[in-house]
Amino acid sequence: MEIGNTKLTEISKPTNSEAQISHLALDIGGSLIKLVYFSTNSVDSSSSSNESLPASNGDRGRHVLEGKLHFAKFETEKINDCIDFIRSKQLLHTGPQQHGASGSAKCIIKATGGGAYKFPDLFKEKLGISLDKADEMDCLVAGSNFLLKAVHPEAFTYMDGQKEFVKIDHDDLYPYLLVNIGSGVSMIKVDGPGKFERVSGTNVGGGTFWGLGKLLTKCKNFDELLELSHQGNNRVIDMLVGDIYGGMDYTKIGLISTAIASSFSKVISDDKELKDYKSEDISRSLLRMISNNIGQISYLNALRFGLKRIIFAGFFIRGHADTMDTIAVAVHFWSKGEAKAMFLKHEGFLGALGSFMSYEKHGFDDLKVHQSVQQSPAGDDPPNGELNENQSIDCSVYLSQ
Ligand SMILES: Nc1ncnc2c1ncn2[C@@H]1O[C@H](COP(=O)(O)OP(=O)(O)OP(=O)(O)O)[C@@H](O)[C@H]1O
Ligand SMILES: CC(C)(CO)[C@@H](O)C(=O)NCCC(=O)O
Repeated sequence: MEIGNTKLTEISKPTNSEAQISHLALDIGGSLIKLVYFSTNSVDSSSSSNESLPASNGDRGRHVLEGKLHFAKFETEKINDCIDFIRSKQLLHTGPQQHGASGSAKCIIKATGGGAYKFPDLFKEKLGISLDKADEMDCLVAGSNFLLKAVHPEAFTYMDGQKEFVKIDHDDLYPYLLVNIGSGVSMIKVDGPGKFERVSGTNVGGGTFWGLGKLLTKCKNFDELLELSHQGNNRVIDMLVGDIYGGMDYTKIGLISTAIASSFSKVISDDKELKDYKSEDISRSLLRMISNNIGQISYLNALRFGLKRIIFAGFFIRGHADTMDTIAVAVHFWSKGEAKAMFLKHEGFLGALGSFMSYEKHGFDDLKVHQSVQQSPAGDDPPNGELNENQSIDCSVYLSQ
């Protein structure tokens, strides 16, 4: 299936059996830098010589590259690690170059996110590359549409600890609400390929969870904070409906006794200091507060536009059970089961994928990407049951002659 048209210059043929790496694209966010790049082992002169590819009529006579899309991420504050990675992987050696120019031509890399505006000089100075800016919202939507249409298994629902992959009917994809939870949160109504509107957002997002968590606990990194929340008990910190109603439900307005009436409010009446609270409990309360709030605002925006499907993405989620559960429950509760929360395996790479696909608009030769994609290895999750968002994607890139 053809998802996007990408224009890049042709890639030089591999001189040995090593994977050729090319087509690097970046998403430089407020918290994390995301990279997507393509690697291939084989460069054929035409699709007719590559029997493993679907030979539709339109594909005849085109160069075909079979390979993988790879994913990597770095903390934005450690941008030099990212630069070293690009250098060490030689990600620029076979990258796109200016049309018609020689090998010494300017190297241009597609980049989205605020860092494409903030760091162009650093990339120029350290790697000699120019960043070609792609709009962040365009990229998020392109990446989301690509994943939803071309990759399976990718989208899933999460309820009562159960993950259920969903195969999306291409004719029934739009409209949907895309909620990207990065440092901040963007809510985008998607009506079709390239047809969308950013309808809302909130500054209470993933950066808020990590920022407050860092202040209130001794955690040194995000994953540690997230992991701690697993072992925590939010009832120590949060005021529940039952705390207010003497252990009873408030049935008339649909609130059970264990529902959170007010996040963090129990600490007001406790005669305790911060050091007396366990980091685990603080982390759990914080995670639930942020996730619940985002779930609720998302539902309200879905309601505004009559959208039944809400896709949650961004690296705040991290395939984390409590996060997904809280968001899914919030959407289910507020919509009375009418709206559905869905999550994505490659949740944090939408912008970078969109950036990768945006080469078509500013490219040179007519290179088309046919993302006839499977997971690698074939759809299996890692044995520990964790979702591996870094999993590479097999795909085929077609270059017009
Ligand atoms: N290793 C990590 N370090 C820091 N934050 C992390 C890490 N892993 C996950 N996160 C979470 O992911 C969030 C960033 O997500 P994402 O990369 O999607 O957004 P971003 O592009 O950096 O932000 P924005 O789009 O707002 O500029 C962080 O705010 C934090 O909640
Ligand atoms: C500013 C961006 C778009 C940068 O990615 C993101 O952090 C965001 O959507 N923040 C929320 C801003 C708001 O709508 O209040």
